[in-house]
Parts: sequence; structure tokens; C-alpha cells
Amino acid sequence: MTNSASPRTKIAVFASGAGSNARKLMEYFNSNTPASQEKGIEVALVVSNKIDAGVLQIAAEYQVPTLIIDKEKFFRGNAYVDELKQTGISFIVLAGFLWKVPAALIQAFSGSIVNIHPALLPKYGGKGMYGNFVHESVIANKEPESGITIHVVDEVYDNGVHLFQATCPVFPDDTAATLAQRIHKLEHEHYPRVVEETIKAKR
Ligand SMILES: Nc1nc2c(c(=O)[nH]1)N[C@@H](CN(C=O)c1ccc(C(=O)N[C@@H](CCC(=O)O)C(=O)O)cc1)CN2
Ligand SMILES: NCC(=O)N[C@@H]1O[C@H](COP(=O)([O-])[O-])[C@@H](O)[C@H]1O
Repeated sequence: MTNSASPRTKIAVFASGAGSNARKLMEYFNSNTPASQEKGIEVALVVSNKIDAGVLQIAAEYQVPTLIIDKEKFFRGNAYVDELKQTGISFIVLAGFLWKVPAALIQAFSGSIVNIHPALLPKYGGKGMYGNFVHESVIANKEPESGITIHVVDEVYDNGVHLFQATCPVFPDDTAATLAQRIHKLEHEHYPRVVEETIKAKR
């Protein structure tokens, strides 16, 4: 039985942009409802590399502490491992985070970092494949469908074990914006639940 007063798992969400997925994660885990509380999981920190990222305002709405990371320290220093561990973080969720996670962080949180990619990996992944660049490539190749991939993060972009995939149609008159909207709907529907299932499976 989880003591709802003290979450057993503290998550750090890493994001570089608007933060719609981060919002869904905070809604799902941090709301003051029995359904949310009984999960025993809490978004305890939002980490960003962009001081003007929309995700930081969303974190403030949910009274979640934030950490702005510095490129030098992230890639040449300890990748903020000490700060994350001292905060009690045991799981990391990437939600539109646009830097490559360094080996130091991956080793410190082995198997406990997940990412959501806005396409059906292994296609349309790798360096340069993020945000609308992904959707534009899918449309340019006249793919009949696209979707989302939730995967474990390893040292190579978009290469880790797949945890979940869902598909959606791509229409001939789609733009990157209309496809992104359809993809976001899938992300918001599935990411929080898959994160919960992954954390609980590791307990
Ligand atoms: N070690 C890992 N780090 C990250 C992964 C991963 O799988 N392993 N996933 C990415 C998220 N992502 C796709 O899902 C992704 C994000 C960004 C890029 C990219 O090409 N970034 C640019 C820099 C962009 C910028 O700084 O604005 C680059 O590296 O040149 C590719 C894939 C998160 N990290
Ligand atoms: N390759 C990484 C990548 O493209 N990630 C994508 O960034 C968006 C962030 O949206 P959000 O800031 O509204 O959550 C999401 O669509 C996510 O799949």
C-alpha cells in the first residue's frame, strides 16, 4: 500500500520547449486527487536548457522546482548527477529535450531514462530529427502513417529499447502543424501511463 503522503518515486522531466507533455505528466502525477496521489510518483523537478522555455511557466503553475542547465557543466562536468541524486530523483523523463544526454547521466540512471519521439522509430530518428523536422520528413516521403515511440534512452539518439508505439494516419493535405497536432494527441494520451507502468515494473 503506497503512503500517499510521501511519493515513492521522484521524477525529473527534461524539456527544451513548450512543455505540453510535461504538463500532462504533472497533471497525471501531481494533481491533488486520490487517483494521482495513489500512484506514489511525483514530478519533483523540471530541467531545461532554455531559460525562456514555456515548460518553466508550466512548472511554476504546478509549483514544481526548476533547474536551468549549463552546456559546459552538462557535457564536460558531472551532468548534474549529484544535484539530481541529492534531490531524490530516481527516474528521468525526456519530453522534447533537445540535447544529447551524456554517458555520465545515462550510467547514473541506467535504464531509468525514457524519451518520447514523434515518429515510428527506427525511421525518422537520429541527429537533426526533432520537432517539425520529423513531421516535414514524414510528409515529404508520403508516408501513409506516422505515430509515437516511447523508448529507453541510451548513448545514441533514438536507439534505446522501445517501450511503446502508437500510430496515426498521415493525410495528403497534412502540414507539419496538422500532423504535429495529431501526434501531440497520441503523446498526451499515452506518455504518462507508459511512464507509470515503466516505473512500477522496476519496483
Ligand atoms: N543520449 C541520448 N540523448 C537524447 C536522446 C536519446 O535517445 N539518447 N533523445 C533525444 C530526443 N530526440 C529525439 O527523440 C532528439 C533531440 C534532439 C536531436 C538533435 O539533433 N539535437 C540537435 C541540437 C538541437 C538544439 O540544441 O537546439 C543536435 O544534437 O545537433 C535529436 C534527437 C534527447 N537526447
Ligand atoms: N526528437 C525529440 C522530439 O522531437 N521530441 C518532440 O518534441 C515535442 C515536445 O513538445 P512539448 O514541448 O509540447 O511537450 C514532442 O512532440 C516530442 O515528441
